[in-house]
Amino acid sequence: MTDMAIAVSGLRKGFKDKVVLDGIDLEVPAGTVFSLLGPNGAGKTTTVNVLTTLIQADAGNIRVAGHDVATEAKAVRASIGVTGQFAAVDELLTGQENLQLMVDLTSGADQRTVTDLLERFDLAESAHKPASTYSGGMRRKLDLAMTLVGNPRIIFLDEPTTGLDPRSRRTMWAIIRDLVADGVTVFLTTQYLEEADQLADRIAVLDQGKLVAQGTPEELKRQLPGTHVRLRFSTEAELDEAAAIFPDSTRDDEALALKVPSDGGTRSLRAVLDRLDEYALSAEEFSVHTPDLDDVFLALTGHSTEVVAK
Ligand SMILES: Nc1ncnc2c1ncn2[C@@H]1O[C@H](COP(=O)(O)OP(=O)(O)OP(=O)(O)O)[C@@H](O)[C@H]1O
Repeated sequence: MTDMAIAVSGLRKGFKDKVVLDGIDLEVPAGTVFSLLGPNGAGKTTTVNVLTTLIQADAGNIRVAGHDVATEAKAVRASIGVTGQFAAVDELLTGQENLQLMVDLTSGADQRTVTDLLERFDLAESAHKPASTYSGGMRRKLDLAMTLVGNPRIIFLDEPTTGLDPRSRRTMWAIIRDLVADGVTVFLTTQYLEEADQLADRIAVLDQGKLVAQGTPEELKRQLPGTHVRLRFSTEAELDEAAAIFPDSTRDDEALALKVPSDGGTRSLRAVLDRLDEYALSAEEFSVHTPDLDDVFLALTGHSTEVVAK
């Protein structure tokens, strides 16, 4: 068998009478990225908190880095790094001071780590400014840099890019890919299908305390409706005509809309527009739709993410 960095079976956790995790089983091979995908309130943070020994499970066999989280919490903590949604960064300290503090608190961490990490995360220029002046993206980077001080082999990233702009999100993805190239195991929670798709070797979808699907991004996406163009018309007659010229399309009579399968590229978009022109049809609205978390939920559970959210 492959070396498992994380192995969980029968994990249960509730708060008072509310069941949050209702029997979770998962395995993460060392050196891979595992993504737990779910909407707000699905139980992602609770899972991370159990795996990182911050809270105790009610039941289950949970091993991280080969150690039992219930009986060997100290050994687990020594092998992991955790970056939470609420960054551990001290706003009053500079980036350099935050990292220095982490080095001082971590046995075996050497002094060079601070400069190395500041450079690696492109924070050297702002190293002497207080963290309160950092952008959201810089703060997340500093938080992740602090996590790496002890050189952990397993890293938990709880929604590392929530609230970041697309550019900072991409920078974060590049950093995560570098970590994986170094052989680090990453357990990542996210609300973004695209993020899980970009980074993960395996994805598990969490819905109402249970994992409703697990697989590679390709396996999951195969179960989803694909990318399509949505055309909305102003009359039913136009919708009828359009439906006739796009035989693969599906129609939504109530919205007077038509979904035409497409890869979303410029060439196929132009082909759709040309075809409309050819028949002297014009759409009131034209939008490209790529599958997102809501589509995953609808396809896998028959309900949207709203039902899960608090
Ligand atoms: N300490 C607690 N006491 C009571 N209920 C809690 C506690 N921690 C979490 N919960 C509840 O457990 C559920 C799952 O919360 P959790 O934070 O794990 O979800 P999440 O998937 O991480 O969502 P988010 O994306 O909002 O962080 C929520 O309904 C939350 O209210």
